[in-house]
Amino acid sequence: MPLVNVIRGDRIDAAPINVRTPFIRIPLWLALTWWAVKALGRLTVVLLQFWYVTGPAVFFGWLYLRWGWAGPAGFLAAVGALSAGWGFGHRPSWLRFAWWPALARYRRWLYRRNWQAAMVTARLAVSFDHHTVLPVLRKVRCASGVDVVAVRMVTGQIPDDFAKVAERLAHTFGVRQVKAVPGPRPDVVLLHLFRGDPLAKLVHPLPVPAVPEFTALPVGRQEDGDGYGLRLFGTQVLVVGATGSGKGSVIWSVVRSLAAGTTTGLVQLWGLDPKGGMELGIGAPMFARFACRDYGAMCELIEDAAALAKNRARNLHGRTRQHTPTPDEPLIVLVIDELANLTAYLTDRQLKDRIKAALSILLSQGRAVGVHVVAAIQDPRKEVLPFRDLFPTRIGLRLAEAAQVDLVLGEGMRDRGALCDRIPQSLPGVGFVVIDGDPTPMRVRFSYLSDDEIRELAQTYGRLRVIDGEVLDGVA
Ligand SMILES: Nc1ncnc2c1ncn2[C@@H]1O[C@H](COP(=O)(O)OP(=O)(O)OP(=O)(O)O)[C@@H](O)[C@H]1O
Repeated sequence: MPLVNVIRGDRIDAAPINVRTPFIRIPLWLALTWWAVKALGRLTVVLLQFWYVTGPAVFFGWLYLRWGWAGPAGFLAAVGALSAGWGFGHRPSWLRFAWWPALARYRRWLYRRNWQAAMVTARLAVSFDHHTVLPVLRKVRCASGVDVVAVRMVTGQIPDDFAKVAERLAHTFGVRQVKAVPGPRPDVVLLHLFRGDPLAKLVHPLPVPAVPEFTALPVGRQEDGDGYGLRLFGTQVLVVGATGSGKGSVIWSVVRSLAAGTTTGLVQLWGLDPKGGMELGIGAPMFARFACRDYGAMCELIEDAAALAKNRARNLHGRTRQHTPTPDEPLIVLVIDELANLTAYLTDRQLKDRIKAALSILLSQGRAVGVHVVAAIQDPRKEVLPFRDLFPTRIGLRLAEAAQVDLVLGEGMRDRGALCDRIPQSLPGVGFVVIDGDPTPMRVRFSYLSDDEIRELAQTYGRLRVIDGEVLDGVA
């Protein structure tokens, strides 16, 4: 017998009351019945869960048993005819309630098939506690040319993680482009998968609004096929693009959308075209003030606008935070075709410094008091873009290099989908609009005005008064 016993584990002390659990003998028929009921219950749950398969299967089975093959075939023919009638009769409601939901269900199934592989290869699958955790594919919504996939992110992920691998996802799912946008809840990201390209076709000049809507000027079409409204109130607009990228079309789309306002006196356009009038020259009568050759006149024009902005700011101080345009105090829009000519390439140092000083005042103080700038620039290098941060709205058209995109539009914008360097030469006028505070760039095609259309616009709405400092009285 050992001297000392060593036993590991907790000691269970004797309880004051001891209960012996009763032993029930179940007959075999009862056990079998119980298993059968359980199996039936599970089957019912599965049948209900996959109702979209079982429901039609039962229905078609019943039709077949009742009428033979004529039953299901007749039913399908009737549904087809009804759907075609509905589609031709009222297309919007047919698309909304029949076609898009049916397509969304099919696409969801399609995406689910590749989902795991897509998430793992894009490194969006997370390893945690010896498990692989995938983002969850929630809903799919279809619209013209785009599928919007709602994805519940894994804890710790952010929409930018998806934005960074957007290109990879686009190849995996076989779509043109993927854009990741924060969803309605913090844990949801919306992946926009673009299939067709509604911007492939030229956008013709849009109707001129009788009263300009300064918060949404109709200037082109956006990537989902809807019209795009550019906000001018409270902002300054910078357009950057390589030569031939369509900067002119942005400028003329904006001018056209404001044209009726110039006639009623609600808007005054001031034009600066340092390239000698090459771009703005044909529509010069649209501008209340216009300068294209004399740099001194251009400087004066900018200084006048800056002085006006300062004046208005002083008068409006304490009264309102946003100026409302009236014929007495119209909205002034300075349209500058090649900003770098004034801020970087000008050899007269004194003039350049004056222009830079006035521009800084104008850009920082003008937007709240109705003095706006729409400036185009071709060279996106930092040294010619000292004012970038003073433009809350930036439009990037085709650019030569990927590195230029963030330089022009802001940090991280290329990852978020602003692929300006991928815009083909065959798509002039296509660009990405970025607005300060909005993390998602919007792909837009601006309307194109031919020279004749610009001339016609100028003839209809033009009111030129001052050109290069010289006062020309009367209507053009
Ligand atoms: N929105 C548009 N839609 C279709 N084609 C366009 C559009 N904008 C421009 N184009 C075509 O591209 C050509 C070049 O456009 P535009 O002169 O406006 O470019 P840009 O960027 O101003 O070039 P540059 O810096 O050389 O003046 C135009 O002649 C026209 O044929």
